[in-house]
Amino acid sequence: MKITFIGAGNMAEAIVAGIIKQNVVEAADVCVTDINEERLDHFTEQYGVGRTTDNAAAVAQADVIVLSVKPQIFPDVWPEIERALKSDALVISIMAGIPSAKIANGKPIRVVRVMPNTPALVGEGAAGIAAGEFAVEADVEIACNLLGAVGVAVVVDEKEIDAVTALSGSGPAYVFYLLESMLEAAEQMGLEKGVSRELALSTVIGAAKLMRESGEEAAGLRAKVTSKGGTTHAAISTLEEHGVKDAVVAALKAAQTRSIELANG
Ligand SMILES: NC(=O)C1=CN([C@@H]2O[C@H](COP(=O)(O)OP(=O)(O)OC[C@H]3O[C@@H](n4cnc5c(N)ncnc54)[C@H](OP(=O)(O)O)[C@@H]3O)[C@@H](O)[C@H]2O)C=CC1
Ligand SMILES: O=C(O)[C@@H]1CCC=N1
Repeated sequence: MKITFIGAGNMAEAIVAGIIKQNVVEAADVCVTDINEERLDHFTEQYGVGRTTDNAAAVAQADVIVLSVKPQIFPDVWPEIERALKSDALVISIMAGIPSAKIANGKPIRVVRVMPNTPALVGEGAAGIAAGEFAVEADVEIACNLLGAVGVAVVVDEKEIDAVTALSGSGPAYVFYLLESMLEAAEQMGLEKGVSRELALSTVIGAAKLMRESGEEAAGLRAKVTSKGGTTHAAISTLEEHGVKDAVVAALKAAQTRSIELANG
C-alpha cells in the first residue's frame, strides 16, 4: 500500500514518524509532498521516505492519499490532486473543517476524515475517524490501523468531527497552556526549572493515568485531592472566582465554531 501525504507539516510528521516506527508501513511506501524543500529534506533525513514538490505526480502512484495541508489552501491544491487520483484511491483527510462531501465534489470518491493530534508522534495520539458517503468499512479500517498504531482511534459520525476537533484535535494545546501557566507559577515561587518541569509533567501524566485506570469521574478524583480548608480548596476557589471552567467550555465551543466555519473557506 503506497501512501502519499500532501503537506509535510507538523501533523503529517507526527503520523509518518509513528507509523514508520511502529512498522505499520515501510518508509519506501511513503511519499510526502510540500512546497518547502527544507521540510522535504527533513522528512527524507529523519524517516527515509520519498519526497517531491509535485503533488499530482505523488498522487498518481498512491493507493492512499492523506490530505495534510491547511484547510485554507485545500481549494488551491485539490483540483490537480483530484485529476491525478487513481480510480481506486482512498482519500484520508486530516484537515479541520472540510466536509467529506466537499472533497468528493459530487463524485464517488472514497473519503475518510480523521482528526488526529500531535501526541501521535510519541504513540499517544487520540484520533476521531469518520467515513464519508462513499467510504466502505475496509477504508475506515485502513484509517483505524494507521492511527491506531500511533495512539487511540475512535470511529465517530462525521457530524461529530467538529466537536472531536475542539476536544482532542486542539486538546494538546489546552494542556500545554495549563502546563505553561503551572510552570510560570512555579518559577515565581522560586522552584528550579528542571525540578518543576519534572514534577508538573508527572502530575499531568499521573492524573490522566489515575482517571483512566480507576474509571472514576474527574470531579470525584478532584474531591479526593481537596482537603477541607486546605491548599487545593484555596486553588480551586481561585479558579472558580476567575470563571476558568466557563472559559474552558467557551474555548472548546469557539474551536468547534471555527471548525464549522472552515468548511466554507
Ligand atoms: N497541528 C495539529 O495539531 C493538527 C492539525 N490538523 C490538520 O492537519 C493539517 C496540517 O496542519 P499542520 O501540520 O499543523 O500544518 P503545517 O502548516 O505544519 O503543515 C502544512 C504543510 O503544507 C505545506 N504546503 C503549503 N502549500 C502546499 C502545497 N500546495 N502542496 C503541498 N504542501 C503545501 C506547508 O508549507 P508552508 O508552511 O511553507 O506553507 C506546510 O509545510 C491541517 O489541515 C490541520 O487542520 C489536524 C489535527 C491536529
Ligand atoms: O488549530 C487547528 O486548526 C488544527 C486543527 C486541530 C489542531 N490544530
